[in-house]
Amino acid sequence: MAKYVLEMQGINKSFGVPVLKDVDFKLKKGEVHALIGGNGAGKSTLMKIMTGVYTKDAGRILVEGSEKNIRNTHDARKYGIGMIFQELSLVQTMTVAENIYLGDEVVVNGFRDAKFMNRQAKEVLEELGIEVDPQTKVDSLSVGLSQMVEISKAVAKDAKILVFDEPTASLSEAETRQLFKMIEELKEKGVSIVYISHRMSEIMEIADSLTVLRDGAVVHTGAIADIDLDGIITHMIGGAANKKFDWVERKYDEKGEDILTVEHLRVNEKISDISFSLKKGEILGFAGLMGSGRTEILETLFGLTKKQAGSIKLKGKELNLKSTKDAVREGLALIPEDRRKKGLVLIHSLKANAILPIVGKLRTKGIFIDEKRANKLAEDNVRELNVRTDGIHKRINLLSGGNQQKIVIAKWLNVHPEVMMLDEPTAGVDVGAKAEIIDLIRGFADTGKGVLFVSSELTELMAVCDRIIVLYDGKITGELNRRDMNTEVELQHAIQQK
Ligand SMILES: Nc1ncnc2c1ncn2[C@@H]1O[C@H](COP(=O)(O)OP(=O)(O)OP(=O)(O)O)[C@@H](O)[C@H]1O
Repeated sequence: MAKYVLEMQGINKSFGVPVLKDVDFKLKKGEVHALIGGNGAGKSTLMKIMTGVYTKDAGRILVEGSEKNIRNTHDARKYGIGMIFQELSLVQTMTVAENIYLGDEVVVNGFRDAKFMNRQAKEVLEELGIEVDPQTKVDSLSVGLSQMVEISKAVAKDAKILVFDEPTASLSEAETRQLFKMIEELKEKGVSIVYISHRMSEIMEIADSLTVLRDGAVVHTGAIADIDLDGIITHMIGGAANKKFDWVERKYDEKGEDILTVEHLRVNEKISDISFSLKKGEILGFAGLMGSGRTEILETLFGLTKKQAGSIKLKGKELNLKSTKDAVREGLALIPEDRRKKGLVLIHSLKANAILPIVGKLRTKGIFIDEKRANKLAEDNVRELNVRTDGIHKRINLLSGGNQQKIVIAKWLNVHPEVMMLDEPTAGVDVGAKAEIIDLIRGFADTGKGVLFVSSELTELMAVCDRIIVLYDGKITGELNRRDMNTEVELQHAIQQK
């Protein structure tokens, strides 16, 4: 038997500029192999070559010791290689079983054998410890369960190698635990897993080995047991300064004026009475589990959802937002959780996205905009946020995930809002860039503006916020001053209501 279930040798890929340079990658049977690196390092590209989405310019791919030609995703599937995408590919209106067997339905006498498929699907789901009725429609499942169905689908198709790209980005803590249990079960079945994530704690917990990419080249590969967190980060960012995000006490007038006052806000039945205020220059965090109401509150403050009752005042002025346009005009900005759906126009260039909310201000005559100013602005954004791109005219969906997120943030910084709301702003962003984003947020608040910050990463909340409000099931259940907190554990307890 071959030593490796899959081997990639000397892989090269260029999109005009070289993105992968002589990359070697070796995967053993039944291991979880973490693939890590900064934004734009080439992780997704390497995996897209492995799964047949892209073709390589040069190099060899061996599956169980023999060279294979993977020209498309069909070829990859034939060799048992599958990818679980961040944007799941399930058909929402179909049942779990129908999704699992989509494309290779069991047909008897010209009819789809639903009974048989349900039975088979049940077996696969049970084997992986997933509690869901195969006849449930997918649109009624949580993100976590949908992802598990997606994985079952791959397993039912006999995947021997599965690639997970940031699988926990939109999962709750409990769902993440479930996913990890499932990964253990997959390992026992002999499935090999490539695991891409920026969450180092997860990697230390779940991976057996790792490969670190930097600027398209492998800079380290080996067992997890032989390296610690600092070692990984050093490989990732090379000689660059290792920016940590320690909390620094910020100066703002805690007894000063409110920039935003929210009283008895009612969003829906569950989130029915929210009151809080934000001071000028303050960074206020919202902590809570998925479903605690964090995102809904921000969306209501941004006019995406109409409030049912209560009052929202910005600098003393009562706001009655009818749309997000109203919100932007009044001085509010929201960096949404799901950047691909809500934050960017994917077919447009980096520059067009960066200037989008201020196009009006850049107009010179009629429909013409001041191209010089627009270019300068986009170029400044690229420099200040350290965006990895070969130019401001590149189409935004060709940028790596983390770099897309930086542009979403830049776009709203360009508006100079009074209050900036950020919902999981650093999901998918590498450690170096996280520190840069946190610095930018601090700098923004330092100018006397306000920030509302939602994150599931407690380390991050602890690093950036002056004060943290805890939400549970649509209600404010606590308020913590960062100054009085010593460890993340205190926040964790408050969130879990223990
Ligand atoms: N289809 C494409 N056309 C042009 N350039 C591309 C294309 N796909 C990827 N790139 C470029 O290749 C580089 C590597 O991107 P890739 O998505 O592999 O990075 P990554 O390591 O997955 O980053 P992240 O962690 O931010 O998702 C980036 O500079 C990106 O802009």
